[in-house]
Amino acid sequence: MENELHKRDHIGVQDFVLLEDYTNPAAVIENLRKRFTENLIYTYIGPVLVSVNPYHNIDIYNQEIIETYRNVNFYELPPHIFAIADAAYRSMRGENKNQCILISGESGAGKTEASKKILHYLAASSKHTDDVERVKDRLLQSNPLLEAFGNAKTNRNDNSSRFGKYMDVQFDYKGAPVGGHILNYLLEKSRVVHHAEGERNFHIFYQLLSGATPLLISKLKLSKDPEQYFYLSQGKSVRVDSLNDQRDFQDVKHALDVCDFNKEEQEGLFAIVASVLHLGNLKFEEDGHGLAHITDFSPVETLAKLLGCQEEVLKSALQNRTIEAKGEKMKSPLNKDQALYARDALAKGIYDRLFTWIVHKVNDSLTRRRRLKCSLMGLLDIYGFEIFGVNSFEQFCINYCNEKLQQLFIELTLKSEQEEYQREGIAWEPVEYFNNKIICDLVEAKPVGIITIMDEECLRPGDPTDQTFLDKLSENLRLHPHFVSHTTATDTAVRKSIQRDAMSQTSNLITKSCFPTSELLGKKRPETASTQFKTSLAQLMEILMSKEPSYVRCIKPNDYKCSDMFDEKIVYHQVKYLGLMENLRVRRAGFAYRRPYEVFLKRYKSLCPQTWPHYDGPAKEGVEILVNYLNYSNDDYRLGKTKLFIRFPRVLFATEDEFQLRKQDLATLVQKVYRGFAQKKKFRLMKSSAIRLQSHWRRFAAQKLLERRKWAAQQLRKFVKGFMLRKRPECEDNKDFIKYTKYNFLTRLKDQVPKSVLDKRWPSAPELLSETSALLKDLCMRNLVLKYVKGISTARKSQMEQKVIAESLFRGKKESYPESIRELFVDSRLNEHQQSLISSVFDSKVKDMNEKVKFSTIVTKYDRHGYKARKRVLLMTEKHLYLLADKDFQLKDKVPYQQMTGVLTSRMGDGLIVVTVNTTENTSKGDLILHTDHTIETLTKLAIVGQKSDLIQVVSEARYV
Ligand SMILES: Nc1ncnc2c1ncn2[C@@H]1O[C@H](COP(=O)(O)OP(=O)(O)OP(=O)(O)O)[C@@H](O)[C@H]1O
Repeated sequence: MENELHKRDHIGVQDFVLLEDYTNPAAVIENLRKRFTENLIYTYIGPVLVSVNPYHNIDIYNQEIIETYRNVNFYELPPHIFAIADAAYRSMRGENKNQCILISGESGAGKTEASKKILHYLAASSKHTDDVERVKDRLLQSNPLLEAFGNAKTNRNDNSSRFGKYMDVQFDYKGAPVGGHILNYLLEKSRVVHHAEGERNFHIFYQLLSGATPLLISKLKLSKDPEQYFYLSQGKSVRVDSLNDQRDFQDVKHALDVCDFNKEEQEGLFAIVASVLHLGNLKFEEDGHGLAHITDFSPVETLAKLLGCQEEVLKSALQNRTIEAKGEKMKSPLNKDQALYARDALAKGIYDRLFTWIVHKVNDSLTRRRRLKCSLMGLLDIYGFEIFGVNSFEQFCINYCNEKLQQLFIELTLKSEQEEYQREGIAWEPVEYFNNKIICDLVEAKPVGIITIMDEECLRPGDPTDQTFLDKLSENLRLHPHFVSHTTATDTAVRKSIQRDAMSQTSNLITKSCFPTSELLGKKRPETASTQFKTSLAQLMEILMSKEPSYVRCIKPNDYKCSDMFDEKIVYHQVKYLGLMENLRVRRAGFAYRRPYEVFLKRYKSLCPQTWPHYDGPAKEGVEILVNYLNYSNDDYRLGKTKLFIRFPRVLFATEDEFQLRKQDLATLVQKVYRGFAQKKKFRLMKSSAIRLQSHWRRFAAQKLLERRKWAAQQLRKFVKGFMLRKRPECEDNKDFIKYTKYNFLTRLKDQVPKSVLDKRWPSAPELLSETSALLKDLCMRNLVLKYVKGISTARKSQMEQKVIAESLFRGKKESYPESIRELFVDSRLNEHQQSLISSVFDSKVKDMNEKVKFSTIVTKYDRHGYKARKRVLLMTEKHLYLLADKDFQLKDKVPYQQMTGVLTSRMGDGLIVVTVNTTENTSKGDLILHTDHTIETLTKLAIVGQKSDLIQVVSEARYV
């Protein structure tokens, strides 16, 4: 512990806040009173955040306030619980130190509320992802769940925690919560069977009766009225104005779902809660021999069903005690008092283990998926000091726990502070304070502490009683200056007997796992409750010592939960025993700030030209130069062996302010230098890239050119050589000349080779190469034609195909042919309006017949005598030629192509067409005499669509007529 203390340097700038406002205890109380009346519930006293319970809602916890406190230096804003949470969170992330926040105070002072606010702050400050939200939900939902089973209404607090809780929240390296773990301490299980007037049992009992569905109530064989149950009605205050049991039950159900309790587990859990209520209603009467008998067996029957155990076994266990002597089991009947004690012991045992089981389940749901290294933030919310008219074993443990925490606080603040001055060689007048170590020793010392004596008394053979225990205490501790009270011993044998006999064979899945057979049959004596508690407290102290602590001290302004009453006497008492005054005195007499020389120099060296940017000598020397340069007076500071001590906050604030200003100058300078550097670097990079690109490109282009030239020359050589050898072997004599001539021609050809089909260039070839030239020209033209054809679009291709057909039919035969060449052939000569009307009137009929209109135009139809002329719309499909009326598009004629026997037109430029039709099949009205302005087009379409090119003839007028 000592070593740990030396390593700590937890006192930072924040320690200064408001220290100078307090001169004596009266000033502290006055200040707290003044702030309380102004609704300012938080104050700093040294490093401690003091919170005075306002007992009414104040709007100081909303999202806006969370944002205000996020990432802001501690001393820059008014005191707040979020400031403590933020400082701890930032220290955890920035300095990579695990943290813990210790919240203490009397029952009802506001500890649980404070710990919830901290949890909300941590949840709201970290980033949002699905995984993180899942963890946050579970962390937050663990509160209503554990409060339902572990909190109760007491006379001091309507929602008093009746168990101790230490929660570790685990954060990943990005500062997001990724898991958690809860340690629970000693539940006040005596409350299950007894509570004082004005108080209640644990909330869950009332919530279940009030909020469960009628189906669940009848399944658990319960009645909705709490007054019906002995364990719930003793305090005569089953309803509490500030609580809404019905709504809270829904919250509990939601929390169970969020924390992964499945349906079966939830059913088992409520069955146990109900079974405790039924157990409490068991009554006993004594027979003539003083032996206990159950008066009404119906609750036993229900109990056996709910717990899943045999009714007979349960009955026997409730009325007898099993004793093991020399390996043999013997039953000894109980008297009425013993039977009632056994009943209550069973109820307490079941509930206590149920609570621990719930904590384990919550922990399972908070377990991280990935086991990466994480930082921890611990929150300790433990029951506060309490003294009742009659105090039980639980009050003893609760107060012992608080003494231990006070001891830790003293060790970490007062003692360590004074020891540090001595260690550093700073002249120092020690400040007196009450060290409660003597109280802790009275409870836990060996071999003569209260716990050791209690253990001996509980575990020794024979019949320990309250009196024998009290005698032992007085005998051993009589002379101790703080020994004033005593506790009662319990009848362990009866308690153990009923738990072993009744619970070893249950089938309820929760009791089955809470009372493992191995434990109940085990021969080894388990540790007593007090030793277990002592051990768990020692472990807790170790956990807290390994972390950087922050302190929140909660104060109750009055005993009546009243929002406008500040009872100075009560507050003074709390300020005193919480050690706040001593803390203040030590702080005021001592130095508000201390830092190792290296750390101080590193932070503030920029404020002095001699230490900036580096000081090469020892850090202490550098700091001396620095404080002289900053004009610190002799009273302002002391130089210790390894640290600088500054007495007054204002001195450091001034230095810090100067540093903040300097930081801005330095930031501008750094920015300037950096920008210049970055630009130069960018420019250099761009330049070298451009040069590299250029050279690459040049090399590439040159290589390609060379390769191309080489290839051309090679091809030429090959061609010429092959050709010459094949064609003109007789020219061997004049080889060089021939070679030159060929080379010359081919070189010219290379430069003049035609680029398109219309390009008529071709160099004249020498006699020697005339044949070659013709071959090459042909080859070249073919290539160009091929290229041209490939480049033709589908539409143009179809146009040309039609023109080719038209040419074959009419070129040189019909006068109007040359004119038709200039015009493009189209699919319809109708305007858009006509086309759309045709679509609506006629198209569907054509479609029904699986035909598609390929060509449409307007024609004039003459009767066979040539007198009557009518405008018609002519349509061509794959199978028929249709004639429609031009106004309403009614069908006038329909000629299948296969019935056409001839299609005639004259050589002249007229637009007459005669279609002869075989009418034997009676589908059409006979031959057609038509006139059109687009004769060539219409006939060409007929040739293509109707595949009737063989029928089309251009005839002389005589034939025509
Ligand atoms: N910051 C707050 N603002 C408003 N009311 C508060 C605040 N803190 C506490 N209270 C009120 O005081 C009551 C008691 O607070 P809380 O349960 O936190 O006390 P506690 O110190 O945890 O007590 P115990 O030790 O009995 O569990 C709360 O139910 C609430 O009504």
